[in-house]
Amino acid sequence: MAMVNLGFGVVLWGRLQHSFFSTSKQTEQPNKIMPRINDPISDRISSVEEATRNTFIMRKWTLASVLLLLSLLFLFADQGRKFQANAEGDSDDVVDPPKVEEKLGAVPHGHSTDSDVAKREAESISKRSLRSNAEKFEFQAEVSRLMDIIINSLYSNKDIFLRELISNASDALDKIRFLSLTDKEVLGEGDNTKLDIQIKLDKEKKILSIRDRGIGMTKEDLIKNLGTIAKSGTSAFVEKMQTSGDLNLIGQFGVGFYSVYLVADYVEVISKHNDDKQYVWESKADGAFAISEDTWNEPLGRGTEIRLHLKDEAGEYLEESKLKELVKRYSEFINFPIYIWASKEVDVEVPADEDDSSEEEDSESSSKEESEDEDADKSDDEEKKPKTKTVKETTYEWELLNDVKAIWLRNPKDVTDEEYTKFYHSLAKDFSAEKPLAWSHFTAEGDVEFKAVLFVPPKAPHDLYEGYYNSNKSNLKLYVRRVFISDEFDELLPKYLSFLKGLVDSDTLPLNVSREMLQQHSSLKTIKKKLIRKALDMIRRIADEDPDESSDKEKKEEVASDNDEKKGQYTKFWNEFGKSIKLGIIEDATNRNRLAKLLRFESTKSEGKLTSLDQYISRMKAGQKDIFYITGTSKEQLEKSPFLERLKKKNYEVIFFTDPVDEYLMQYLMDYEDKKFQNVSKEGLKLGKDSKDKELKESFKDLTKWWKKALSGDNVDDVKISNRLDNTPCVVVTSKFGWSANMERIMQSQTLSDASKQAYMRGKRVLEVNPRHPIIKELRERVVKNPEDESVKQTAQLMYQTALFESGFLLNDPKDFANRIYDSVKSSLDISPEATVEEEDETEVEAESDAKEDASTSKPEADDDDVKDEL
Ligand SMILES: Nc1ncnc2c1ncn2[C@@H]1O[C@H](COP(=O)(O)OP(=O)(O)OP(=O)(O)O)[C@@H](O)[C@H]1O
Repeated sequence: MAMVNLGFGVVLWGRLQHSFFSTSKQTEQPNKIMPRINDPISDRISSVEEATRNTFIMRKWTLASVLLLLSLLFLFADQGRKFQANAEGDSDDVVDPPKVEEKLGAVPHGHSTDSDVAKREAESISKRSLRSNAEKFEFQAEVSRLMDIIINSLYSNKDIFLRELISNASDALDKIRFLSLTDKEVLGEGDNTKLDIQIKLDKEKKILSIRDRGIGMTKEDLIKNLGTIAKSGTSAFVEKMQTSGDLNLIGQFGVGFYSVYLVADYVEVISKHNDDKQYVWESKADGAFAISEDTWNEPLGRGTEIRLHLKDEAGEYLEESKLKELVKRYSEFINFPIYIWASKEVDVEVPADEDDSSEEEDSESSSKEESEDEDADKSDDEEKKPKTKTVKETTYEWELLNDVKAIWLRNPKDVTDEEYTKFYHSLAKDFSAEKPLAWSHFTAEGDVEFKAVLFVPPKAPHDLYEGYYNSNKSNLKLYVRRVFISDEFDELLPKYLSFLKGLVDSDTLPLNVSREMLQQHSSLKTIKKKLIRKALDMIRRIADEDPDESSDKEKKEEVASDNDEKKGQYTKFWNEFGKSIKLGIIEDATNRNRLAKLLRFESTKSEGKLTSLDQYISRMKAGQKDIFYITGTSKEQLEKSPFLERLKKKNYEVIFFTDPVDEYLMQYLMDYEDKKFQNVSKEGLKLGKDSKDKELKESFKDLTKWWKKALSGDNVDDVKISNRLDNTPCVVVTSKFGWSANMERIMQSQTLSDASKQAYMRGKRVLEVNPRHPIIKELRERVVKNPEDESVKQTAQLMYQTALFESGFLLNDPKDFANRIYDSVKSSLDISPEATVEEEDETEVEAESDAKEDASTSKPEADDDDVKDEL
């Protein structure tokens, strides 16, 4: 009977016990239950329901108290009764496992009573609306849209919510640990100093909770962080969802928290920050959230507890095994201990009831009969012992799920590729199926000691170049002696390498100084220098190991056979991050040559593939001094450019630069391996000496001089004989240090470009004529015959404008150009230049419109007749 009472008391106690993460002792519990009755959740029910429920709770409370008292008396009397608890005392060690709670919070199935069921139903009804006395807020519109998408999502991998919550908890723990470096007080004392993450589930109420003792959130933080301030990633993610529907990337957009609505339809965030009281944020993802001061839950001390009221179809997240598997899969590299409140079957010695004792006695007596020689003293002793029996009992204890040994402290030889890949996924919050393109794990020794792991991600983030020059984006995490300091330290890597992910852990940097002081530390320069070198080596290695990159065919096949998965990796890298390498060439003079080696482009000889400067040099013609390139909007357009005519004919290779950044790039990249770069649309192109050059120049002198004069109003600096043309009569080239035609176009298309600067930077224009072209030859004849011939002047002007157009310039006066073309068409059709456009006959037009009006006014009458007829 005593056992029945104990069981029932414990069951009721468990039902009423509300606080989820209590680590306090059992004797403190009753005080914490009273506020539960005043829980504002009860405000949500109608008054009739409320009255019924309160009476019911009070009755149950009284009954429970009586039973509990009986149970406790029994417990105290039973010295042999043990809980499967971690009996260790409080310790300041932050990685101590949390103390084991008694099994009160978890009630085994099968113990429910009708009244319990009724209570749960009341609670589940009440949770359908937010606390009525709470302050209500509307989500920012984009956040609301995002939540809408998530809660209605059919996305099958709902598991992701757990890793997002654990990652947030870990971030919050990192923040408090960082603050504690300069102010120990912030950690508080006792359990508050334990920096860990705890997962707990309540099968009955279908609640899954994740608690951390991190920095917590003030009321203002809750309002801002969880709803009212949309981050730049919010709309980007909403957009992405509409096209791809892949929720897996949510963490990369900085909106991971909202993934809770994949599995829950109601969520409470209970949070306590050192600077504020404890608050509860709650929302059903229906456009609004509520915040109230928390006077009913157990005080958290510090940190955040997220309670997910799971949707009916998300029952699998109430299985310990599922949660353990998820933590292992996604959160293996979290640097704080993650515990789960795990159940365990244990054998417990309990007092045997009367029936059991008599059974025992019977068996004892029979055994006595069987062995008559037994020692009489011994049997006397046994009879004095209290009668007990062994039963199976479910107990609960905190089970550690992860190994917190940092991967970067291990010897690289002992870390597998799979472990690096998993580490990258967790570090970069990139849980796509793709592997990082490369990684580098190294230790730097000497004056400045540090360990680092760098990764090249498989894909560029959506906002890689957004606010490139204004924002401080660094994707490296800085640790000092294993303590996370910051991931916003842009002093660690230059901007152009901000696409790399990874971390640096330094033993040389001081721990207990402010972030600002750390930013000034002289060691940072050395760290940065070494990181850049290692990063560039790592990128070069992607190319070295890629069989597609090798120009040596035999070697290509040899490398390909044992390195199949590296094939095409550098092209992949280039397509994702090529622009960053170009920005590096612009920004980093020290490493310009190293970066230039990583440059890839297409050329007249690359056959649709990417090629490098080294490969270009290996193909240079004997006697070729310069590296030729051309800039424009597309390869297809450039391939037809008149500037390439003779170069192609003479078998010179020309690089195509089609990215707007290339124009800037080539202002900084002047030479490579002692070879100068030559833009083939600019002055100064040398293709070896032609013995006829001088002769030609002389014989066209009359034409070039005359033409220069005729174009004096058009900003043309000179008219020269061209060495780059084959089929085209003339082109317009620019001076060496001015903008190319392509650059002029880029600058004109920029909204905020300065017109006066444009005029200043515009390159001087030179008209180059093809002395072998029949039009040019004919023009020369005509000019020599009559330099004042108006039609020759008109033709020369039209030729110049056409050359401008073909050379890639935007025409200042397109109407003038069009008129000249029409004049030329007239002449080719033998139409008199004086022929004018026929005048329109005004009276005819007027008469026609009058007739139309009459028709429209007379129509309704006809309609009327129709209607009448129908009637
Ligand atoms: N457990 C927590 N403790 C303290 N603050 C938190 C916690 N969880 C969330 N937050 C706050 O809410 C914000 C929003 O979280 P959310 O997960 O949506 O984005 P994030 O953490 O910034 O980015 P990510 O999704 O990449 O983790 C966080 O930036 C943080 O300020």
